[in-house]
Amino acid sequence: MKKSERAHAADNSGHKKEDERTRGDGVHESQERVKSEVRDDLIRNSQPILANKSQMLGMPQFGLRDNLIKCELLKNEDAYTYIKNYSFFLGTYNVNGQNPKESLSPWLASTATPPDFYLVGFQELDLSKEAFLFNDTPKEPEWMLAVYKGLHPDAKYALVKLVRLVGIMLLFYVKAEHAAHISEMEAETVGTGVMGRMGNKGAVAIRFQFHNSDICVVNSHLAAHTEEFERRNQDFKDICRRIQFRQDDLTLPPLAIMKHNVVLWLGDLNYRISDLEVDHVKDLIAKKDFETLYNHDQLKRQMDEEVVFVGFTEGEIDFQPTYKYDTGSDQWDTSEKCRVPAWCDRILWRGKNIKQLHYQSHMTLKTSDHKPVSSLLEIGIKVVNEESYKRTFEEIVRHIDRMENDCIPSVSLSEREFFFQDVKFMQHQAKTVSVYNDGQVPCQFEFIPKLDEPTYCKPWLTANPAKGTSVDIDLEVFVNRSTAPELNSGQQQLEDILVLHLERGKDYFISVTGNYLPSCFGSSLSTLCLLREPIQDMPLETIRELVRSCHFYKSTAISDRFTDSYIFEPFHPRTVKAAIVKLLTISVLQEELFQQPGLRGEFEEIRDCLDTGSLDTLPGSNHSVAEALLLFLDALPDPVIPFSFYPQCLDCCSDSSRCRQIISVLPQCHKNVFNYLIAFLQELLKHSAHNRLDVSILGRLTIHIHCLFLCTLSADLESAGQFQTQRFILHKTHSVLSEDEQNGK
Ligand SMILES: O=P(O)(O)O[C@@H]1[C@H](O)[C@H](O)[C@@H](OP(=O)(O)O)[C@H](OP(=O)(O)O)[C@H]1O
Repeated sequence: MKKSERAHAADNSGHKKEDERTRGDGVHESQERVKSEVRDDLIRNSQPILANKSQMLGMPQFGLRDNLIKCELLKNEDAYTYIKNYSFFLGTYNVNGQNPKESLSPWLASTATPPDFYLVGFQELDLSKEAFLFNDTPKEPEWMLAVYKGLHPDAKYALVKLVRLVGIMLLFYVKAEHAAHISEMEAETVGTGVMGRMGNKGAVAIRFQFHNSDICVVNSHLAAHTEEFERRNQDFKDICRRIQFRQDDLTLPPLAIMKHNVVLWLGDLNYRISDLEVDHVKDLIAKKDFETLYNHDQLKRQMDEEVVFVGFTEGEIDFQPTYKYDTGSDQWDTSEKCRVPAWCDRILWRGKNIKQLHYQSHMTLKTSDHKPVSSLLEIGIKVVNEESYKRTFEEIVRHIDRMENDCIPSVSLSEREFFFQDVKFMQHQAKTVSVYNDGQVPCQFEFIPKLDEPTYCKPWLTANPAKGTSVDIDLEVFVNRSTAPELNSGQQQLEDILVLHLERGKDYFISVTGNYLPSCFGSSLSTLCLLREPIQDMPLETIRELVRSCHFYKSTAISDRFTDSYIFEPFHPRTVKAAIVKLLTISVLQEELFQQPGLRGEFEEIRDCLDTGSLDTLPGSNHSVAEALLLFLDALPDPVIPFSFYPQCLDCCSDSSRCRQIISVLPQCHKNVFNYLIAFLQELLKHSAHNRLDVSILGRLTIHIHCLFLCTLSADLESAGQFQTQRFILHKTHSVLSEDEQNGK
């Protein structure tokens, strides 16, 4: 093809997948037979073993952890692979646009035993302008058939890949039994010819995985002419830079030639013999002084200068130059060009465990102005030992598990079980749980609610702080008016489990239990009125039974049968009723009663005294007893005037007769307690000269003791009701007082 024709040629040499050809149509019947042997299907259907690293890397379903496993597997490849030698026959032949005219067996079947692989490269397969313009040539199947026929007769081979760019073609055959271990087959082409892009020069390349080794094979035809050695160097670099194989996992970057374990490079590299006259060269050849000649070989010189094929090895050349002959003969070029003989056709390799068994030219072939060259390489391939692989895999998984576990926050707790002894009403008890970070990473903890529970602990318990990093946590138990009723009645026990949750870590369970000493505080009036002994002398089961019976009688409206009159009976000093009355034994002469706080310690003594019936008179100051009275009323589960009566009370607060009527229909024990309270308030007013209480102070006091009516009403009702409550109490107190006055008391 003339250079003028090429100038207008389309760029058919791009770096495109479409440029590859694996032909199977429009060929001679015999060629069809060859096609039937083409074993691409074997490759496509082959199921690479699990240890195949590329396959593993390519599997998109792998997550982060799996990627880590894959990386570790790659790093530890030596632990589960062994090296097994396979023979690779590499051939290169510039056929000068000729048709196959003779058997290729002298070249391809020149080994004593059949090689495992054939990688056969051609250059100048077709020099026609059609081939150049359209990248299409009838010579492709012809040469493919010639190759197929020329392969070693003692083995059956499968064609794995054919890739061609204009006249540069590479055929990859493999012994059929190895096909199943080939995967990740890719091919690329790159033109470096006219305008640095056209396919008259350039390279075709394939890559594949065989067992656990990845292999890249390049067939290149570099720039011609003696003086163009630097251009050839540049072609080499361009090929290395521009050939990029796509990976199955598209998230991975494309693979360059040099990224492979093994790189095999063959072709018409076109490096010439320089600085010697043609006759001198021929003379040296005649004397078989290849050593002298080789010192003038441009490729050797360029490689020595490390400007090209860095890291590659070429075996010793002990055959005469393969270029340039008169076609059909072994005569040196007798044309007017009279080219200086050169080792244009070369085979090099890069990688470990590679040994060259032969490197030779094949002079008997006379089709072209070049002689074909072959190299038989014994290449150590990494093959997986299934047992070792399994072991390595398991070790890696264990190691990663350990690493993951180390990253899981972890703490140790000073104790997991806490028992609070003899918890009493309004008595604070605390114990400390120390949380120590014994993990490898900082951690955050938080107590979290158990399933279907709104808060992380029962209302009588708090953990402080409930969140943090590393700390002593106070577990505090405190039973107040809202939690006492259910504990007194045995409906609830001091039993809870705290779930200490570590962010990104596990949960720790802390058991909190205790025994609660039942108290008058937080018990219902109806239950208290049935108790014949101090509450703490009663077995819990009996109290529970009494509560149940109270509920039952309440529901059947006959509770008064059981509570009626008890409160005013002469009390045995140890009864609970006595306890209630005791609360009303405050000295009415005490100044600022209800206006000064009591002492916490005295309250506890008063509480114990009431709950155990241990003393006839209450200990502590009047102020402490007054406060105990308020706390007692405040803790009643159902106020003295029960909730159910509340709407009527608010209605009738300005009508004294209706107020009296309501009081008359209260359950008997509530009525009695109410009357006791009112009598007590009257008593206080009678001694107002001493205690300085008057009706308005008592009215204000009712704000504090509005619990008589409203202790558990919602806030809005409370605010609306306070004023009414006050009026009701004042009214009632007044009315009782005025009655008393009328009665001359
Ligand atoms: O692939 P292309 O671009 O056609 O390159 C030609 C090819 O390399 C021929 O082998 C070469 O002939 P020789 O082997 O005789 O050197 C010719 O040189 P030429 O142009 O000097 O004939 C080159 O132009």
